Amino acid sequence: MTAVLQARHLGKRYRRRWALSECTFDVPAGRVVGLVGPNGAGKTTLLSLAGGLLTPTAGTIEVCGGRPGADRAQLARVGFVAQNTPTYARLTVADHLKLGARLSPRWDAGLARQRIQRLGLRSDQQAGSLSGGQRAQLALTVALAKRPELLILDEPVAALDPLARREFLEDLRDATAEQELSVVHSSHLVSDIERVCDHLIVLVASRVRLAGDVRELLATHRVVTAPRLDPAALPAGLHVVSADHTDRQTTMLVRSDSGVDDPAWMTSPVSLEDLALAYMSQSVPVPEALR
Ligand SMILES: Nc1ncnc2c1ncn2[C@@H]1O[C@H](COP(=O)(O)OP(=O)(O)OP(=O)(O)O)[C@@H](O)[C@H]1O
Repeated sequence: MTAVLQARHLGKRYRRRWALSECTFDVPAGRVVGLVGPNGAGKTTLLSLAGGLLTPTAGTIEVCGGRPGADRAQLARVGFVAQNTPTYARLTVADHLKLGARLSPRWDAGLARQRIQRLGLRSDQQAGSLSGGQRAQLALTVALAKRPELLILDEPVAALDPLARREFLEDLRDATAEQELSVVHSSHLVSDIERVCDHLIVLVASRVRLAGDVRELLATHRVVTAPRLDPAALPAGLHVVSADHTDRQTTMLVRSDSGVDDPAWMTSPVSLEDLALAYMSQSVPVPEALR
């Protein structure tokens, strides 16, 4: 497996507070990765470290085999769109494309032009007079046309209307299928993640609580409904992610690599959204062996 992103004991401290701590994970190349977590979990910090905008306080991070932002070649491999989708207010749409072309060795002018036309943006319009969603689309177009190996997007769809959001996510999926592109994007909209992502990272309180291939995660988690039982009395190898009890019944999300086969239990698959939300709201950290 070639990793496009590799973090080892990665940490970032702002003054006395750790925004990110002991993060160790790999992101395989060619994936669309969804990064989810509650407000303040450390998503922007992690993406900024990957984009080379911040340097780690502890541990290491490698992107496309090198240190983020180390040199021009490394910068060319990564497209980054920050949370506030930065554009230059005085520059026109066409100026942004010209600037992208000058700064990016693999610039795809055809892709940029087509996308701008499809979005209905006027080339002579200044970015400062575009709507928030249009500015986001412009920033995304520049990042995609750069033809990076890794595209890092910090809440790229937050400013887009639902239709534009769906189209953008489809663009992302097509781009990863057509070119050797990996994407890491953060979002609060877990349903969007469900639509396009094949890899998930859940970040909670500055730590990675869950990371893995979506298909594998869905295969190893089940919703179990059983007569009321004590989660502590469960067979070894079953990890309870969340549990709800009524007087007579217990409903749990469990993780097991070897299946759940008690005949007294009813089991059903879990959606990615419910899985992510269960880990996000979990107060007890998951044992390291299961992450
Ligand atoms: N420049 C900074 N100086 C001090 N603390 C910071 C700074 N940037 C972030 N933090 C703190 O680090 C923690 C993680 O912030 P971060 O922006 O990475 O979270 P996030 O998961 O992206 O949140 P959100 O979903 O709200 O955008 C927060 O507690 C935040 O207050």
